[in-house]
Amino acid sequence: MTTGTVSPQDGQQALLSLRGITKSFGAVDVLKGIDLDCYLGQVTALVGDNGAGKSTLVKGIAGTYTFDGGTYLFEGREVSVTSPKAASDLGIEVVYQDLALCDNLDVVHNMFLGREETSGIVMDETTMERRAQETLKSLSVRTLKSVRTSVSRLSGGQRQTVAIARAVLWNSKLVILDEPTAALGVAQTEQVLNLVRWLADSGLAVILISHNMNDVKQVADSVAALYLGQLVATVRASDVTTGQIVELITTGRSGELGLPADREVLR
Ligand SMILES: Nc1ncnc2c1ncn2[C@@H]1O[C@H](COP(=O)(O)OP(=O)(O)OP(=O)(O)O)[C@@H](O)[C@H]1O
Repeated sequence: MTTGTVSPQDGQQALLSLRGITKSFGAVDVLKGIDLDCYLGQVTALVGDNGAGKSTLVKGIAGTYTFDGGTYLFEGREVSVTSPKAASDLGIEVVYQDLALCDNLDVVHNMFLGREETSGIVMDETTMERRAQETLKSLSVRTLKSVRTSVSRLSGGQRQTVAIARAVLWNSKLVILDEPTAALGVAQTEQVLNLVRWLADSGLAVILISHNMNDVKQVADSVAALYLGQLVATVRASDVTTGQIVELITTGRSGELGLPADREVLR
């Protein structure tokens, strides 16, 4: 068994590299010097107990929050991501748990929500429909009968699929998924996990926030464990058992992995 950290594969440059990231809310230090690397073609599972700092880290990556300190590198360049638009412009999209879909709109309009294609001053329905269909096809999504179906008629798994398709419609490079299977049954979970794997296999970098260790073991390449605002380990998913990930999440260390007991950030 290997210990501690995952090194870059074949000298591949990380798409996203965070170094020494800090964030406080008032007197509370929520992120205490996070180092994280995410690679194209890989699913990085971000795990941690409630309150460990996962959402805060992701919101900082996505420009909803601005980090207080540290370095944010994207494609090897230091960048300043101070708004969601700045993150989108880099190719970073987040699918939050609430999905933010409009029930009264169809799949096409949900996928283009706020970024509608126009021809003059009218919406270009034909182009939007074609692009929506192409994107769903590229994701091998076959469970949607029509892109003109209202999302209110879709199952939980189909809604998740539409939200993910919306995220990849914009030449995304990094897609962040916040608990995508939390509300799903067994079959739909399987479908969504297949889609998550597919995103990475088609060349995107994926960050998957999850409390479900089976999901993590099934689709993740690496596991980044947060404990009380510190990233205590980044390990290859195939190198750890579910029990060891749980130990990292709940205690910030794993004796068997040879991680230090003082919970220092490894790297
Ligand atoms: N806007 C805020 N103001 C003050 N404290 C906050 C704010 N957002 C988060 N926190 C605190 O930061 C800590 C980390 O919260 P965060 O939501 O990032 O954790 P999490 O790992 O995503 O948890 P969960 O799994 O429950 O979603 C918590 O102690 C939380 O109370």
